[in-house]
Amino acid sequence: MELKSNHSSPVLTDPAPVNKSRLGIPSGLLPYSQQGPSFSASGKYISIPRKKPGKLDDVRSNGWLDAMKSSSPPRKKLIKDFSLEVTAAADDSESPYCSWMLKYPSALYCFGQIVKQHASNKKIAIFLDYDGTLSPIVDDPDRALMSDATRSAVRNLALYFPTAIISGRSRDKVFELVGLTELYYAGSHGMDIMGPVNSNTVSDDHPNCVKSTDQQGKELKLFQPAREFLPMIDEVFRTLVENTKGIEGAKVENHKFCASVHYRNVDEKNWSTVAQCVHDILKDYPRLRLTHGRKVLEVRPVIDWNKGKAVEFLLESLGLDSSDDVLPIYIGDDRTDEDAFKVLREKSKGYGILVSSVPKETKAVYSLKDPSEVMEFLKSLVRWKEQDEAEIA
Ligand SMILES: O=P(O)(O)OC[C@H]1O[C@H](O[C@H]2O[C@H](CO)[C@@H](O)[C@H](O)[C@H]2O)[C@H](O)[C@@H](O)[C@@H]1O
Repeated sequence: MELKSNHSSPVLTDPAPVNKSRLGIPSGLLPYSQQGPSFSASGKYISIPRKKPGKLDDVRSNGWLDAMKSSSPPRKKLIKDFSLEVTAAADDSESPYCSWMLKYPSALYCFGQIVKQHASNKKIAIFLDYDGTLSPIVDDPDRALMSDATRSAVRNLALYFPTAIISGRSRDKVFELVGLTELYYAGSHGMDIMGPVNSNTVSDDHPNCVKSTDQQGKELKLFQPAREFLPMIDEVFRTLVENTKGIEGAKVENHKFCASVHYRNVDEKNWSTVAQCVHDILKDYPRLRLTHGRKVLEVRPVIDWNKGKAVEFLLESLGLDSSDDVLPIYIGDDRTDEDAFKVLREKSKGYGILVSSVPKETKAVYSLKDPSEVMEFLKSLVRWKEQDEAEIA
């Protein structure tokens, strides 16, 4: 079943027989076969009545609570639980983090190797997550600001390499936080992309891909694969705000194509109540699903689209998808960034760099400890490029 949209009346149709897209956009946007009650036979969006809250047993038995507890755990706890296999034998005196670094070496330490062995004569494209990558994780999502030094490093970076931010936040919000017009932005975990207009890309024919302009009047391409979910997410957001208002510390954000329920500031004894609120909503909206972030539950459309697909989309839009002389580098800290790491790993193209100060299972190749190391890495790339150009001149 393929999802088609003419922007005003979402229509669910049968599968397209052939998938001609290199990006896999037509079939890639397939929702799961279930057709939720939120769409009428004509495909029009309709409201559905709220049900009574379920039992807390729901969220205990389905593992949500465990996932919530292990999301962004305190350093001590994560080290205690750490049970990853490491490729090299680790001395007993080494910390689990050091052992982990043998498998996921520091991108700063390996910088020479990255640029000399892998980047020479290649076009580098940079993809950056925002929270936990460019800005440190803080209690209040509205105060997650990037430093001026990091902003300046990203601005310099974009002078030499095409650079995009791919965030779970809404595109407008992340643009407001980063404030650089030199970049491309993808919000809502890649479901809202403002990318370059390039000659004849397959995505140009997609009904949810339209020409647009940025604040400076520059022509860009706007791709919103989950466009028909807008009213549904809006309704869910409002219901979540209403249903969580009695839970001290809970915060709900509307990211346009997904809604986030934060529990970082909720007493742990109330986490199950937060989880149950989200669980109850999802029962009413089978075309939405849950993903876990760092102390946040995220409700998003059941479409096959994620940060990995957004990287592929942007590479194609930049005209960098088909040649071997391209080195995409993706830097991120969260579970949702794993989709992008996976794409790069599976295509054997470029590198994922995980930002983490604790051992984590990941599909990335390298690691960086925190946003300050990310900034150092970005500055190193700029210095290397400047030297390279000076040598050529
Ligand atoms: O994809 P990202 O750009 O990394 O966005 C992921 C989520 O980031 C924000 O939440 C996280 O950072 C907050 C500020 O440091 C922190 O308080 C929260 O606990 C983290 O989960 C954002 O508020 C979420 O909506 C994003 O999905």
